[in-house]
Amino acid sequence: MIAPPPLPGDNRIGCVVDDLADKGWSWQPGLLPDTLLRALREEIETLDAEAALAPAGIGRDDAFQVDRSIRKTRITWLDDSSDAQRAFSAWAETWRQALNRHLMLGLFEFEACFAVYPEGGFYDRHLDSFEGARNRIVSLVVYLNDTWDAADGGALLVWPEGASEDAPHVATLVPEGGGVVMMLSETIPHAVQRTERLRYAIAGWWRVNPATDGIPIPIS
Ligand SMILES: O=C(O)CCC(=O)C(=O)O
Ligand SMILES: [Fe+2]
Repeated sequence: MIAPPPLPGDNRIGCVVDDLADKGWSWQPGLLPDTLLRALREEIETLDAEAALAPAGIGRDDAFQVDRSIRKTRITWLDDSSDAQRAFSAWAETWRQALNRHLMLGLFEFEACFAVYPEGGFYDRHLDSFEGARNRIVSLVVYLNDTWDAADGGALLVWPEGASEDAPHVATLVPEGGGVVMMLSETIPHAVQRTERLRYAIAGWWRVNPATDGIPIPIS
C-alpha cells in the first residue's frame, strides 16, 4: 500500500488546479483511494486473464488502426458494469465537477479504458486530442500496479506545451499504484517508455459537449 505523500494542506484539488493552469499537467502520487485501487486492480487482472482486452488502435473511428510501431497496449472500455467501475466513475465525477468549478472548462462527459501494457509495451509521443476535433480536453491516467520500480521501465514522459519533437522531456513519472496524472489533452505531449513488466492503468478523457450546429446535446 502506498501512503499518499503529504501535500501542502493536503489540498489536492488546489494543487491539480494550479498545475493545470500553470503548466498543463499534474502528477499526484497516491491520489486514488486504496479501496478503489485494489478493486480496479482485481478487475483489470481478471479482464486481462480472460483476454477481454483488445489491441489498441490510434486515431478516430474511420482512421482507427492497430499500429504496433507507435503503440503496444491492450485496452477495454469501461462501461459501469461492476461496483469497482461505478465507484471509479463516481470518483472521476467529483474531479470533473472540481475542474469545472475552478477552471471553467465546461467538461461534459467522460470516457475511459483499462489499459494493459505487456512486457515490451510502449506508447510513442503523442497528444490525446485528435486534430480537427475539440473532443478530449483533460486526460486522466490512473496507475493500478501494486508496486513499481524505476527499473521496471514504463515511465510516462511529459513535454511542455509546444515542445518540438527533439526537445527534452520535463518529467519522468514512475507509474506507482494509486498515482494519478491529469493533463490538457490538446497541448501536452507525452509518451510511455518501454515497460519491462506488465503495466496496469486506466486512461480516461473528459470531453466538452459535442454540440453540432451550436445546439448542445441535453443531459439525459
Ligand atoms: O499510461 C500512461 O501513462 C499514459 C497512456 C496514454 O498516454 C494514453 O492512453 O493516451
Ligand atoms: Fe496519451
